[in-house]
Amino acid sequence: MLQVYNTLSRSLEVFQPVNPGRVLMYVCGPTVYDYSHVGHARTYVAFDVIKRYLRLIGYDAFHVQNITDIDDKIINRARDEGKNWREIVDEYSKDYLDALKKLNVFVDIHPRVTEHISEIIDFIQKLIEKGHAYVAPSGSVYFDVDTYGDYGRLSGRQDKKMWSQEEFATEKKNPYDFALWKARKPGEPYWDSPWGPGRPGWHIECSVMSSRYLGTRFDIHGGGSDLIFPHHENERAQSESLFGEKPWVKYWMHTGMLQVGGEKMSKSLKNIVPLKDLFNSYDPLVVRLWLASAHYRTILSFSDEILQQARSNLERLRGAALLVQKLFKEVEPAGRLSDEDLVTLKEMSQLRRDFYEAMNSDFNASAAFASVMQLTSIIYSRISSKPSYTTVYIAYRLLEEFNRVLGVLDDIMYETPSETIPVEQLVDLIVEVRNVLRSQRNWELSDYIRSRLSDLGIVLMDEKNKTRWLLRR
Ligand SMILES: Nc1ncnc2c1ncn2[C@@H]1O[C@H](COP(=O)(O)OP(=O)(O)OP(=O)(O)O)[C@@H](O)[C@H]1O
Ligand SMILES: [Zn+2]
Repeated sequence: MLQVYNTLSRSLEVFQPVNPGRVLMYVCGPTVYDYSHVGHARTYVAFDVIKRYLRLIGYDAFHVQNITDIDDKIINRARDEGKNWREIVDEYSKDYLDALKKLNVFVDIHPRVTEHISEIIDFIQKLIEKGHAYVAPSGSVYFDVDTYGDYGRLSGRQDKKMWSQEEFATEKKNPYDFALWKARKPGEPYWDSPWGPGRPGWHIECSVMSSRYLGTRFDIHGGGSDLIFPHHENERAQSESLFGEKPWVKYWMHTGMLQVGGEKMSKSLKNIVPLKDLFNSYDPLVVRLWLASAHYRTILSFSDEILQQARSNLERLRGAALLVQKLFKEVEPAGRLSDEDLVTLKEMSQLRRDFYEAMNSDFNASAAFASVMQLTSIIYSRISSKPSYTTVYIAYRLLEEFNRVLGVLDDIMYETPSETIPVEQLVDLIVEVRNVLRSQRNWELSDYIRSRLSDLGIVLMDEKNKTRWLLRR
């Protein structure tokens, strides 16, 4: 039975999705105005692990992660660099998508704010009609927080004094109201709206895009714990006010922050380690394994030592997978298992139970990873010293199962060896050997090679000093 910690109730709850068998999840993605950093990766990998585990236990999980492609931070960055804001967005969204791919994180939809402007306007219009939002003299529209009775519960801020929002505009009814639509300022990008030209505020996008792709009630809303207030508090107020659905989101899940020297890794604190730089020193799978083997709610500290530890874990794990793969080619099924093999089988089956138990307990990937490492010990010691068909086969299957969550052994598990063999270089080598034979006037053998390669669809063209080859299509 899967239990999940819900930030809203501050307790563990039994996981029961809105629609049986299907899990709809929305995770707040980046504002693309700078390079993606390790802190971002912490959150993306954590939700990827959660989604993969849900799929492993049979749910059809659907994952939406937005890209905020219009925001003050983007506009300011463009201004500082003397560029168009779209150039900034292009550059950093490419960087983000590239990092996700390298981290083996695949999201189902990456909706962008600027491609949902008409839905955003529609949402705001309906909030105004229902009396939850008001148009200020400037043409900006604000959410009227006093009209939503449950404000502050998600973040545990019961006192209004703790609600003040970043945008201190004198035209707001209350300091804690927040902008849904920001009236155009000179030199800024804008879209037309019923309230005049402007652009969306930050929080509205996630309410709009989640409902477009997941409906007006869904299962998991995630992001880093830095987003609980005001972002998620505001999203919740808007959505519950408009949809009247309670709860709008069944499980609010938040990752613990990644820190450096005791502080959140963040662009504003200028302590970021961009992923693109880190990937020069560490294989992205090392970074992935480190993050995928941590509990998503813990605070993590970034250090070289921790990555070196992850690197050695990855080597050990990949070595174990390669070893069982090799052993499997050598062993034959036997008619009887030894007592030792029976003990090994029992232990592996216990490791499998421990793994699921840990993951069922609020996705405790750190405890689950202990089972993975214990499996590698069994493989390196008992299985490799006395391999038997059954123990090798089951160890391999178990690694494959664990990898569906960890996602660091895909090339070993799923790619056929031809994808890892340098085929082109091999053909070059054969052609080179044939040319040696030709220089020795061994026409018979060199013709034989030409004809055998031709059977494989490889055509040789002898020129004066060299031989070219190409694939017949
Ligand atoms: N240090 C961190 N640790 C864990 N998650 C983080 C960290 N920094 C950002 N995130 C998460 O990554 C996702 C994208 O973040 P976003 O682009 O909004 O960050 P940001 O606020 O622009 O970055 P920064 O804080 O560096 O200025 C969000 O879900 C956010 O909670
Ligand atoms: Zn969001």
